[in-house]
Amino acid sequence: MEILSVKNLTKKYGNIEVLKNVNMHIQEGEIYGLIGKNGAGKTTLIKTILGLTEITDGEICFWEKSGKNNLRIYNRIGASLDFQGFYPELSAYENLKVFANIRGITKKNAIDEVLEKVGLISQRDKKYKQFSLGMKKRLGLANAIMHEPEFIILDEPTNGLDPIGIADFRKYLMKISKEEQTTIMISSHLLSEVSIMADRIGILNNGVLIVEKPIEEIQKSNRKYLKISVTNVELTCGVLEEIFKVEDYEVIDREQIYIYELQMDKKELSKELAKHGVGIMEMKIEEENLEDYFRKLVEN
Ligand SMILES: Nc1ncnc2c1ncn2[C@@H]1O[C@H](COP(=O)(O)OP(=O)(O)OP(=O)(O)O)[C@@H](O)[C@H]1O
Repeated sequence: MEILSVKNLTKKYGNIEVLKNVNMHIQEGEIYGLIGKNGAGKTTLIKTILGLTEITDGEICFWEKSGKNNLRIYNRIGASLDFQGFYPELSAYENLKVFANIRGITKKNAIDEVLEKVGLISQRDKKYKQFSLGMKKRLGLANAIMHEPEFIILDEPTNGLDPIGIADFRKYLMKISKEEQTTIMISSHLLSEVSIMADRIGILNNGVLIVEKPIEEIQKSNRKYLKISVTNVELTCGVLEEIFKVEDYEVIDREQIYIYELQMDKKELSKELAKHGVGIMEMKIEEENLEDYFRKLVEN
């Protein structure tokens, strides 16, 4: 079943179109990674999905029904955004209690259980204003999952977490996705983070969803290449084209070149570059990853 369908969604702030005709589909039980550079529109898309900002045009459906005037669906969804609305003077426990009351959560120990799950039980009575960024993120996650929602939406959830926190968090999300069939949408600019977890990804660029694909499909299309880091990129390009007749290569930055024609003799290339006074810092075969895929898409 399709848990979320975003249809021809457009969002304008004033005259500026921040989301342009977005069509997005999330299936039950999957982890969907929404990736995009800063300012691509990820937070705005999440806010429109959650009804926190009005849409200019289009439609949003949950569980194959229009989300409009359907307030009941919000109890089936949990979300964590940067702005959480927590009270600075209240403790972690007291803040969650406020939201538990709003949601009508009656389960005994629900708050302590969720604080335990996100690793905050030892900070239970600390005031929110004394929390670090990572602790605030964990509390946001706790608030998103406390009522055991079927669909969780997380905006940049690992921003501010330390590496162990990120790993724990990922493990937890993968666990609930597998064991409880919870559907998860996670936005990030950390592609490596998303590629480990997500079943499918959507790439948002300048307000346009330019790709929506299963992660395997993207991984399958990844090519191998010879990565070289050199002291002079211009001279290296000349050597590649004129001596080795290489056409399929890419200059990545002032030092790195990716060569996709792998039949080339590496020893000969090293010799030729040395002859031209070009130093080689690195030369190795690599495989494209999600970063490369993303870079190519958004740079074109
Ligand atoms: N309330 C607002 N009024 C006007 N413009 C806004 C508003 N909120 C966001 N924008 C603009 O919309 C665009 C998309 O912003 P958004 O925060 O959705 O991007 P993002 O992909 O989440 O970025 P980041 O990764 O930096 O959080 C940006 O150009 C931003 O300046």
